[in-house]
Amino acid sequence: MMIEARGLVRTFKTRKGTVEAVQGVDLQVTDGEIVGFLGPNGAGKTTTMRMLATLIQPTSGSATVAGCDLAKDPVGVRRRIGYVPQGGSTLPEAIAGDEVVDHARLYGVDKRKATADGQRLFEELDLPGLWRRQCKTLSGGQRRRLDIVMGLVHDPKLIFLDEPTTGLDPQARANLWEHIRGLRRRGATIFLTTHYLDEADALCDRILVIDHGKIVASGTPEELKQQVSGDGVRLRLADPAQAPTVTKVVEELPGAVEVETDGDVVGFRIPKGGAILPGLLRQIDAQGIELEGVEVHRPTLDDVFLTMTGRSLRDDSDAKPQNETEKETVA
Ligand SMILES: Nc1ncnc2c1ncn2[C@@H]1O[C@H](COP(=O)(O)OP(=O)(O)OP(=O)(O)O)[C@@H](O)[C@H]1O
Repeated sequence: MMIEARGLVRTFKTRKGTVEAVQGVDLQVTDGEIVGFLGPNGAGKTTTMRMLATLIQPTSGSATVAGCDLAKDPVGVRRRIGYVPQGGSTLPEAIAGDEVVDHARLYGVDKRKATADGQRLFEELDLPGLWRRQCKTLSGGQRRRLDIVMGLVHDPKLIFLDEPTTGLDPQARANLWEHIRGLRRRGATIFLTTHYLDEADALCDRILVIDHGKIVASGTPEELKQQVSGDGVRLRLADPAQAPTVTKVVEELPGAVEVETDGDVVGFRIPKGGAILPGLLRQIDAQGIELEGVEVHRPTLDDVFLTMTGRSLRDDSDAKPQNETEKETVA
């Protein structure tokens, strides 16, 4: 087991009172997994990660990280991990390549190897020609990728990435995902936080969802999506006046839930939405009702979050719009 945490709690005393940032988190991460830590702003992701990376001490609880006890051997933990914080850790005036080499040398990597590995990472993360550049002259996305090089250059077996793709354009995100998958292929374990459901879905073997300092769901992306009651179906009617008739037909379908009408659209959830459609469409047609369109959505992780917490992850002010959900369009 690469991470095993039991009952992690962290409170902060502020002038306004006590903030219970993390309220008893148990988590396990197996060797070679990519685990995504998902949750809205202020849920406790960074605080949990900083505890596991030895940067702050838990108020209570215990953990073993990369084979070392967090409380008894924090130096052992630190030596075995890479940690890429949200804001990065490079100095604005420093030269990018020097920062990378110095960082690796702190971990005992010799200068020649640090330079060779750092330059290889610069190529892989699409930073060619920037080795001698001052950090402050890099673009936001380039600086983010430099942060990630710093977290990887000493070849840690466990890598913590705090919102690694925030601020990257779609191509750089996709490139980084590929790189993260490559790290796993080489045996590394990755624990990352993200606001992005599509990222967690595409990249992670397992997802932990945290809200208000507590884990509210965990599982593979598929398992989590199965906890939502079925696929979403939307029927768009040619004539909104016929919505009550269609609603009645839908309500009689076994397993249909959350039946809602909005103007000319009747929406509902049902297991195996694609399979019930042909019969439903025949029934509607037999009543002489014309449809303009039909959509079936597979449940998304946002649906999961909504089901677990009653709130949408997308309510976050700085969350970016989600990519298209898997969608089939019939008719
Ligand atoms: N040093 C601190 N002092 C006081 N409160 C803090 C401190 N660090 C975090 N908090 C509070 O703890 C809670 C959890 O914060 P945390 O940064 O862990 O959330 P997060 O899930 O990482 O959020 P985000 O997605 O915005 O990064 C928040 O209410 C935050 O304001």
